[in-house]
Amino acid sequence: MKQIHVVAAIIIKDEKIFCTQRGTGSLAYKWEFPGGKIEAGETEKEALKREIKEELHCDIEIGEKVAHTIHTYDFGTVHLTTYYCELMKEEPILTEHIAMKWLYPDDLMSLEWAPADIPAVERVRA
Ligand SMILES: Nc1nc2c([nH]c(=O)n2[C@H]2C[C@H](O)[C@@H](COP(=O)(O)OP(=O)(O)OP(=O)(O)O)O2)c(=O)[nH]1
Repeated sequence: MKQIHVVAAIIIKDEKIFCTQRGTGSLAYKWEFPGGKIEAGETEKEALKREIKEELHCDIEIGEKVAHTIHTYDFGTVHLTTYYCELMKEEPILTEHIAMKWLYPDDLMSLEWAPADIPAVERVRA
């Protein structure tokens, strides 16, 4: 199985969580936390800042780690690490996702999440 190392941001503002929806392709239309694959030579945090800048055109401050999960899909095994983050100043602009929502933790399960994200979502709700 292909091993895919991914880092994603659980961005909090005014007690709400930023959620993004994937478009077509793998895990089509599932909701996820924005982020992406860690490149060779990058730390998790470097990768996360780069991905958020690329995908959402904003800078983040990275806080505590939320969860680390390993989930096997038909296309590979995803090792997903999530961190709590805050926006530095700009509001996120969608460039790759097809939708976004700011939800209170109690409402997160109303979305259809990428399966690898469920442990992180449960952690945030707890
Ligand atoms: N960014 C992100 N990816 C996630 C999450 N949960 C989850 O299973 N994934 C998977 C989807 C992708 O297979 C991989 C992240 O790669 P990516 O963000 O570069 O996604 P991508 O669409 O460019 O990758 P690909 O499917 O085109 O290869 O991890 C999540 O919360 N955030």
